[in-house]
This record gives sequence, structure tokens and C-alpha cells, in this order.
Amino acid sequence: MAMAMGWFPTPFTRTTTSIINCTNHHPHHALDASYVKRAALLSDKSACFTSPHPNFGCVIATTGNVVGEGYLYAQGTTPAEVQAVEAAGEFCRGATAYVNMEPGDCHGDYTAVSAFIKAGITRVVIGIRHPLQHLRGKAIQSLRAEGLQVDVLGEDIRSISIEDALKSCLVVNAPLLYRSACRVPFSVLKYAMTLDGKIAATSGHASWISNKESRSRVFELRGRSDAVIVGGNTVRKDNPRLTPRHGGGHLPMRIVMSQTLDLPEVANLWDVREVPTIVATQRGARKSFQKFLASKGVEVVEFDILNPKDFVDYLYDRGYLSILWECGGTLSASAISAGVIHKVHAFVAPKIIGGKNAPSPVGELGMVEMTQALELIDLSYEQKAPSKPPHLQDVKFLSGQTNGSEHHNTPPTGTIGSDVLISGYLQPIPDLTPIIPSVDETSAIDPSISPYDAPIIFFYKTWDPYGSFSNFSPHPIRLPDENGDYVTWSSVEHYYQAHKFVGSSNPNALSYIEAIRSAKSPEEAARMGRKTQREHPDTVRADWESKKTEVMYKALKCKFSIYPHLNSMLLSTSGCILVEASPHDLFWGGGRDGEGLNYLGRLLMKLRSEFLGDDDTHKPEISARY
Ligand SMILES: NC(=O)C1=CN([C@@H]2O[C@H](COP(=O)(O)OP(=O)(O)OC[C@H]3O[C@@H](n4cnc5c(N)ncnc54)[C@H](OP(=O)(O)O)[C@@H]3O)[C@@H](O)[C@H]2O)C=CC1
Ligand SMILES: Nc1c(N[C@@H]2O[C@H](COP(=O)(O)O)[C@@H](O)[C@H]2O)[nH]c(=O)[nH]c1=O
Repeated sequence: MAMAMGWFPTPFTRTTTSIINCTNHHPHHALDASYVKRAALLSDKSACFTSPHPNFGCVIATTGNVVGEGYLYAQGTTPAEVQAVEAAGEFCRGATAYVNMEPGDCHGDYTAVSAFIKAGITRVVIGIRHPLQHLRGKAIQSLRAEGLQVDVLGEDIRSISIEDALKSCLVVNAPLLYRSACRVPFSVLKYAMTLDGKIAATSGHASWISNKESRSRVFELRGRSDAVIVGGNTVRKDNPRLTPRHGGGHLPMRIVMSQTLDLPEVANLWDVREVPTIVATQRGARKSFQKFLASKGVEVVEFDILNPKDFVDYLYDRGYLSILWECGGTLSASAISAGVIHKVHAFVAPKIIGGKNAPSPVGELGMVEMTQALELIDLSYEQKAPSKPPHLQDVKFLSGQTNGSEHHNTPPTGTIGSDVLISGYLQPIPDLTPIIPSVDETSAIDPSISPYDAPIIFFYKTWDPYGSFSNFSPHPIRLPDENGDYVTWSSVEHYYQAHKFVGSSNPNALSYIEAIRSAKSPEEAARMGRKTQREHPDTVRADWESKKTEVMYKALKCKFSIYPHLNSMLLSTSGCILVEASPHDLFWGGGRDGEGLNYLGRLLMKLRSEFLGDDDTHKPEISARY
């Protein structure tokens, strides 16, 4: 197979190392850069515990002293900026706030911006502008309009000393930047190979090449991903589990790509009690086996032709931000050729296994000359802490390259024993700021362009336009319980999940309700509610199926009544069909191809009619498709 030249989809990317052309040094710039970098590192703290989401960190400082810090734990939890302001208290007056990324404020309530303004912050230093077009520049504009000085790295502050901080900001939100620029999820290929470049013995046996420390590092990488992918042959040879066993909370989806569907009937991946599995295959492949998988609770997705490009497009549509490829060389070659792999982590073990036919990490790429080799950029090397003075070290680090790492998809903790980890990018992280204009700028260029004039409004992730319609949006609600006492719920999701157990006669129900109510994020509330329902169906209230839409409606009505800006946003959609674009949830969501029942969208439309005083019964039926 010949590889086409120029197949990387990076029309508006540039390497992070070439961003700063200007070489002036300024002492304040160095301080600014160090705090922005600190904000970036802080923002990464929730990795492994919550599903990948935009990472925000905030540091507030006065004349060289940090007075407050915070980072976003998960979608829907207290914004980093608000936490930092709360921690700094009175010290905010006249202080500077440092953030790795422009605040999103995607819910229209300008929480981060107003926290800075109210607290008396006078200057804000921002690492990168928000990568999503509908949010980019919004917070910067609002802050400047209120008289705060806003400096953006690379725009208002141009100096060589900010390069490293800027890079940290890009790396820590690399998944969002790739997603936003290339419309694909961020894909990382990870493999473990022997010193002679084999990922298994000739027999196919591969457990284990890398050592225990490296493998626990892989668990962390899994915890930072939305999905882990292997090929059919890895399932046949390894019977993998693909779970993160690092003690974090986030469990990625496990995915098998198999064209033939010639897979074993007994496999760890078919046990979906703890973690779900998707099998992607070709249309019509082994229908009886598809039925078997479905009976095990495994989701089967058919493609006309199964290939990595179409598959990542599909995962993009499903809202995935970050994918870890843990396949063998056959599928990895296919994925690299398709241009979908952005980053590589190679664990190299000091072992030699030999074998002319033993597999290697990347199969056939069709290259015949070394000049065609793909060169990785932004390299990092990691190995055991030196036990000898550097000049006697066996492994030397090339100048200008970093040893160790602190970045997204390269967890910073622990060592990897006698193995070496080499990481680098196959494609530069997109730096969007100067290339794509913001919504305001776009309208200035062409006032007829409006991104929101579609008759069907889709919503799903909370940072999307209309993301506040999601039950994961960070809008606490307060409703009376069965005794009439008011209870506060951190989100509609918390309320909904907990109410599966309200009124249940099971003695454990109360503790489940309380645990869900105290969940730190809507994601955790959802995970706890679903897991408890699956594992202890006897604790679910008997009338749940017939009452769940009523419960949801009550929570939505409360949310859209108490937040005026949400109410206005809902009413502003009058005349539009609202669809929760969840491809997974075919009851509340609309499904990938409109096959879902979209009950969340329907309830929001019903609520909108109620607020507008329309009589629903006189309206035409909303199409069954939505
Ligand atoms: N050391 C390490 O890091 C790792 C080692 N391994 C080892 O590698 C060996 C397996 O390697 P390998 O055979 O390359 O396994 P892969 O994981 O690459 O699986 C290959 C299979 O992927 C499926 N596939 C689906 N779509 C495509 C596509 N478009 N292009 C290519 N393949 C596709 C096919 O499955 P089907 O045939 O079902 O249609 C194909 O046979 C095992 O011995 C395993 O132990 C595996 C992973 C990591
Ligand atoms: N052999 C090998 C790896 N193999 C990868 O790990 C998978 C097994 O995962 P699990 O069943 O969850 O422990 C296996 O299928 C393959 O994808 N990984 C490594 O870090 N080091 C190793 O030496």
C-alpha cells in the first residue's frame, strides 16, 4: 500500500516550539509564565478520576505570593476560578488571576468571570483562548469590558520565557484542541516492546514485556481516556481485560475492532458488569455471533467497511475526547496510515526475545526508504531516577528534550523501574488561537452567519452551545422531599439518579440516596445510580419505570424556573426541536441516527410550552424520530 503524501489533517496547526518568534526576556513574563504553568499542572489533577473534559486550573497571586488555587474536578462541579477566589478571600483585591485556558462560562451565568470581577481581581493572565468557537474570546471580552487587564500568552505577552508555560497549556487540553481543530478524538497509541522491537514472542505470547510499574502506568493512561481500543487478534491471543486498575474513578469504554467477528465465545471483554464493551465490525459479519454478544450486553456497531478513520469519526460523534489504542501492529499500522494517531507512548523493556516472525508494534506502512519514516516531535523520555552521576549514565538525553513528564496522557507519578518510556507526537497539537475567528469576529465579517439557526437544536456535552440543557450542567436545584423538607441537589442528574431509590422498602436504599446526593460530580452520580440499579435491582423503587419521566420533569421544571438565564435560553428555542444528542441512551437521548426516543428533549419542549402558556395538546405530535 502506498502512503499518500500530506495525509495529516492539520491545515491550521503549527508545532508548539515555533510559537514564539520574539526573543526578549522580561522578569515579569517569567513570573507570569510560572503561574500559568502551575495553573496548567493543577488543571490536570482530576485526570483518571473523571471522564476527560476541558481541564481548567486557576492560581491567584499577589506580588509573588500564591493566595488561592483551584481546579475543575469534573463537568458540572465548581469552576476552578470560583474555587481559587474562595480560597484567596480578601487577598483577591488587586491580585492577578492566572488560568491555563480562557474560562468557558458555557452556561450563560458567567460564574468565573463574575467571580473575578466581584472579588476585585484587577488582572487576568490567560494561557490559551478557549478552543471552542462559540466560547472563544467571550470571557476575555467580558473581563476587559469590566476594566480588568487581560493578558493572553503569545498575544499580549510575547517572550521566550513563556514558551514552556504555553506548551503546558496546549498539552493539558490536547484532546479538546484536537477535537475542536480536526473534529476527531485525540488518539494515543501505546505499546510495550522488547529491546529487539517485538511486542510478543513468535507464539503470540506477550505477558509480560514491560514490568509491573510500567503496566500500572498503563492503567493510569486508561483512566485518562474515554475508550481503549484493541484489534480482534489481540482478543484472541491475550484475552485482555483493558480496565484501569489504578484506583481512580473513571472507567473507559472497551472497544474491539474486528472485521471477521471470528472472536472467542468466552472472553473477559464480554463481562460487562463493571465496564461496558463495544465491538465494531463490518455489516453482516457473523449475525449469530452479533446476537450472542448482544445477549451478553455487548454493544455491536456495524460499518460498511470497518476502518480507523470512519471509526474515529464515529467516536467523535459519540462525544469522545481521548482514545487509547492498545492494539497490535496490524491495526496500529492501519490507524497510523489513516492519519488518526496523534501521540505514541512506547515502553521499551531491556529484554530480547528474538523471532523472525515475532510481531512488532507497527505492521506494514508501505514505506521503502528511511526518508519516508515518520518523525515524532516534542519528545519526552522517562526512566528510573539516576543512580550514577549523569556523566556515567547508560542512557543519555538529547539536548532540548525533556526527561520525565507532567502532561496529559503521561501521568507524572512513580518510576517505571528498568523500562524506558519514550513518548512523542506524530502530529503537532493544534494551536487554534490566531487562525479561527471567534463567533463575534465571524459575525463582524459576515453578519448573515449565525451558528444557531438550525430548526433542530442538539445538545449533549455541557460545554456545547445549549449544553445547559444537559442534566450534567452545574445548576443545583432545591426541592422538597417526601416530608416536605427542602433538599439541595448538585444537578438534575444527582436528583434523578437518587430518586431511583426514593420510596424503596429496601433498608439500604437511604444510604444509596445519600451517597448519590453527595457525589462529587454529575458523572459520579450517574455512575453510582446506574451501577447500584444494575447490581442491586431489588433496591430500586417498584414504580420506577412508570414514574421516571415524572421525576425528571419535576427536576427540570425546578432547574428552568430558578435560573432566569436558563429559562430565557429555553424560551429562546421556541419553534425549534430539542434533541439530546446522546448516542448511548436511547430512552432519554435521540440516538446516533435518530433512533432514540429523545425523552429529555421532549420533556424540555413540553416545559417550554408550559412556560410559554401554550397548550401542548393542540400542537402536532413531535415526530417519533425525535
Ligand atoms: N506488547 C504490546 O504492547 C501488545 C502486544 N500485543 C500482541 O500482539 C499480537 C497481536 O497483534 P496483531 O495481530 O497485530 O493484533 P491487532 O490488535 O492489531 O489485531 C488485528 C486485527 O484487528 C482487526 N481489524 C479491524 N479493522 C482493521 C483494520 N482496518 N485494519 C487492520 N486490522 C483491523 C482484525 O480483526 P479480525 O481478524 O477479528 O477481523 C485484525 O485481524 C498478540 O500476540 C498480542 O499479544 C497486542 C497488543 C499490545
Ligand atoms: N503485553 C503487554 C501489554 N499488552 C496490552 O495489554 C493488554 C492486556 O491488558 P489487561 O488484560 O487489562 O492486563 C493486552 O491485550 C495488550 O493490549 N501492555 C503492556 O503495557 N505491557 C505488556 O507487556
